[in-house]
Amino acid sequence: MKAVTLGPAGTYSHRAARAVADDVEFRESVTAIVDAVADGDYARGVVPIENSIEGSVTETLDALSNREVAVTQEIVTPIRHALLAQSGNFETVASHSQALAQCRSYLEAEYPDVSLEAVASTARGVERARNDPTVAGIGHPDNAGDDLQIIAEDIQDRKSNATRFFVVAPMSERSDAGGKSSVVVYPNANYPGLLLELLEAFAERDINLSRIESRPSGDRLGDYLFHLDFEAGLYEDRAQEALEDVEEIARKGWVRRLGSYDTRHVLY
Ligand SMILES: O=C(O)C(=O)Cc1ccccc1
Repeated sequence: MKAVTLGPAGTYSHRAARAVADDVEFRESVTAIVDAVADGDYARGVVPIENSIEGSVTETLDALSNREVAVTQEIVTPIRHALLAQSGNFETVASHSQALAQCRSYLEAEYPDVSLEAVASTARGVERARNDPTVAGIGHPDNAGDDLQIIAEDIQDRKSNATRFFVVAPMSERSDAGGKSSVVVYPNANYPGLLLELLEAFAERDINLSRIESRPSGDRLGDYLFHLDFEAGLYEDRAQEALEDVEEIARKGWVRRLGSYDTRHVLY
């Protein structure tokens, strides 16, 4: 099976993607990955959705509400960052914005004078370090190869650092089977208690919500859509009933069922 994920080779997304496909190709943004799967160019895409330190990857949330794709699996993996450079003498640290944020306190304490450079991925930052002696990258230590030194390991601000990835597929692959489900709701309405009603649809049926995120609709200030993850499969009566209520609440807007899926833990 052919999968597409964030490149170049060596990203954390690549490590997660190897768990679902033998043949992995790359794009330089989450939006481009979701577009490639929605357009039918790949059977699977692997995108980061949230991190235990930094929270949601908003580009992923927005791509999932803008294009029609199914979520067929979630992958949870620990993230342990290393600082990689040609020598200890560098002026710039280049990495993915999430990695820079996950190591913010470490960088401020140890390298208060370096400048930070956000690039498309951790592997792109490591490549910058490989080509420029004044640049260090933050990424998985396996990226060091023969030409870079591992200056420091485990530099994330909390020892426990995990990222959750979604495996996305063309809409025809959407499944109702799985222990968790994700939906995006655009109520296109705004009145006191709207969100409470949405939450009650799940609470009344004893369905545990595992995440709720609001994102601006982009149409006008104060207008939101909601990303909901819950611990039930769409095949279950209680989930179908909850979503019927949600669809009624969002009758002026829309509800997108991304699908049901199970969790896979990938260690490396
Ligand atoms: O840039 C990468 O390696 C990615 O896959 C995105 C990312 C960045 C930081 C933590 C987890 C995933």
